[in-house]
Amino acid sequence: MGKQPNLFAFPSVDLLAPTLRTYILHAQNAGIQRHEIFKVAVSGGSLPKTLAAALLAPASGPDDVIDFSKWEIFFADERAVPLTHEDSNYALLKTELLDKIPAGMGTPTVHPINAELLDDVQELADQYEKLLVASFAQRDSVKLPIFDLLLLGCGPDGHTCSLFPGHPLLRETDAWVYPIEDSPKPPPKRITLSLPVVTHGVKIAFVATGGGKKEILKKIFEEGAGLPCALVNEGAGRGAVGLWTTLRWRGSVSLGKAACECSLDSQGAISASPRRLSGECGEEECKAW
Ligand SMILES: O=C(O)[C@H](O)[C@@H](O)[C@H](O)[C@H](O)COP(=O)(O)O
Repeated sequence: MGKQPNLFAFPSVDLLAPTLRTYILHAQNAGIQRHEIFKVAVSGGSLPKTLAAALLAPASGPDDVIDFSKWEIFFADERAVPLTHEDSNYALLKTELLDKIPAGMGTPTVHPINAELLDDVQELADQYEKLLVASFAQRDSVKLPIFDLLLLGCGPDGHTCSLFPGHPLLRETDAWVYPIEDSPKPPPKRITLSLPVVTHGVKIAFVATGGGKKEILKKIFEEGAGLPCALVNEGAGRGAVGLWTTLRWRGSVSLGKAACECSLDSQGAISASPRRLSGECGEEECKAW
């Protein structure tokens, strides 16, 4: 069984967005304090839309400032398609978030793949690694890049980035970025951060939306089962893994017998480790999750 992440579960993306924003804001401020920049890696899937809901909301006060001018955005994984292609994670992020950033919030530095190298995914991965080296220092002096935050999705099979269950890439540790040509999720050709890079982040968060994720999340955090998301959770050396989900954890007693340690905010959203949602506190909302 893996380490238990901090779980933040909400009935909807609208209710999830404000606390995800607060989490990202803390990571942003810590990054800026550390090195005057915020280095973040993002995945594709449903994440960009959820990020937009979290980040584009009006600031609630002077301390709630998302300063995109300090953001350096990398892709945790990317599909080997043109940057305008409907399968491109860059295109998705651009449409959902980047194009909607108001002028007053600053302009992030974004690092898409080199779309001239789509025919050679090894070269595509190597070039993306070089880009990381240029940003995170020379390869010789840094064993692994340290992202301030990795914002990851969680696939219905337990994959994350383009690291798929049972795939040999999960055992690769030499490079920072790998090509994959047989992704079970289309399109087949992609590049992905390696598992050691992902687990080396200062903060790592899975953002999993939709009721369809319930069974796989239980498997990831109850059994581990060598699933990529579980390997990230187990290997995360620096910071706790956060898990944002829109699941209702009905019947969640099966997640653990520990005394309930949930905390409910004013909107009825639950914060806890999954194993601590036992309902033993007697709170109706907790029992219902
Ligand atoms: O390019 C990709 O395919 C994504 O980076 C992938 O790893 C995604 O994050 C998960 O499949 C979850 O996707 P959903 O959020 O859409 O379920």
